[in-house]
Amino acid sequence: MAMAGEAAMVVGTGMIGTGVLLGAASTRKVVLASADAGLRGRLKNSLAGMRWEVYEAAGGAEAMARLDEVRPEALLVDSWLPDLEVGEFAGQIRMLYPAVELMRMDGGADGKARSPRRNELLHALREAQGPVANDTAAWNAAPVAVPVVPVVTRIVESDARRSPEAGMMLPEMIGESAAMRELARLIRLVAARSTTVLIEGETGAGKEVVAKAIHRLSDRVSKPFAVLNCAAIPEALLEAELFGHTRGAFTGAVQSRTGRIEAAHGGTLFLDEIGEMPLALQAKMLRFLECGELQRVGDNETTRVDVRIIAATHQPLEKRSAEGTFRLDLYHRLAVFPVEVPALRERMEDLGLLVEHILAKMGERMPRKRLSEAAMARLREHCWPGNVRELMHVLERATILAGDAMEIGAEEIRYRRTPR
Ligand SMILES: Nc1ncnc2c1ncn2[C@@H]1O[C@H](COP(=O)(O)OP(=O)(O)OP(=O)(O)O)[C@@H](O)[C@H]1O
Repeated sequence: MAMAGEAAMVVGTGMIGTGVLLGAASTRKVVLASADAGLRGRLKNSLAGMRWEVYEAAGGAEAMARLDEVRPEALLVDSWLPDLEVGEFAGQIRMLYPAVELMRMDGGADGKARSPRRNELLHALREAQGPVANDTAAWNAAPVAVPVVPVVTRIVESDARRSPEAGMMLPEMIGESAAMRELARLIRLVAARSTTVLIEGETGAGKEVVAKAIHRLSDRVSKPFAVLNCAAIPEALLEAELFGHTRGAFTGAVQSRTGRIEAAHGGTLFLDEIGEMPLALQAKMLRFLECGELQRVGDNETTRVDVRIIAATHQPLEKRSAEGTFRLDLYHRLAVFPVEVPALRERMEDLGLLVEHILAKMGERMPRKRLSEAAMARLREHCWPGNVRELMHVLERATILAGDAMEIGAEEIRYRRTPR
């Protein structure tokens, strides 16, 4: 394994693309993460000439999988990735693979900026480049990956250090309150593993949003994200729905069927309202969680399935266990990594951002309206028992009630429950 700085030295003493064979006697492995296949191809050629064994990845999740597989000395990341924010991604890599040399490369062959940092990078690179920096023709003609690696590395490392601790928000999870930042930090920490997660929180607070974020940040992102609401399926059918069944397993089972667990193979299964799962089925679920094997209803064979389980509940499961309605062993197995989604009334400082986000989303379907100060004040007075979902409904109703007016007034903000 390369020492920190060693890979930087090997690549950094020359320019990638010159074809110069540098110091390393034996082949080293590098993962190239970029959505740009052309860029990957060009870099691959250059690096191969420098005795690097190159593994390509079209995005962040794929790069994670490659890292696990090949254990490379270095990871070269584009300044933009289609599935993950590069700063977050760098943070994950730093945490999970501290020995891997992390480098960020610059824009594409078309010279278009890919991130706001491009100019900053170019400036730093020109500074560090020495003679080439003063030769505009050489600079312009140089291959895309001219970057001198130590400079690039330093920039990525400062991103990485900032990322997990600072609790940067996730794109679909609106909110910048301390509680939401902490939640985002926990999500980033657990996403890369296959750990079972138990999400607790009131109805409409965003438990499914959190489950999706975990899936999206994991290396399972290209595999299914399946959802099963345990409260929405009649008890008698839930077992077959989860585990599948064979033909003739019960009256009406005219053909065999794959269950939701199997259908999510390789991906994530989100079990909403897990507290509603019948006790008998809880035992079967626990067996699956412990050995990763399942038995379809009516089948004697077992099947091995690789699924990450994320469960959610709005009920305190520990209390339910004490009452005997939820198995304590299953509770402990699910709650390996518990996260709590804060209720909206506990993070009212996020209200403005959420309103903006919801109005902007609604603006994609109908003319976008704005909220008067009085309407906003009325929203602030409410206690939001239905959380973000209730806010969405209130704003949708208000938009309709406002008719042709572009501004929503306080009188259009109406609740179905009594405000506090
Ligand atoms: N932080 C958030 N940012 C943006 N949208 C959110 C956020 N939290 C929740 N929402 C939106 O609010 C709605 C309800 O969220 P979600 O379904 O995740 O809640 P839940 O806690 O799973 O609800 P339930 O307990 O009823 O299943 C969804 O439309 C979701 O997109």
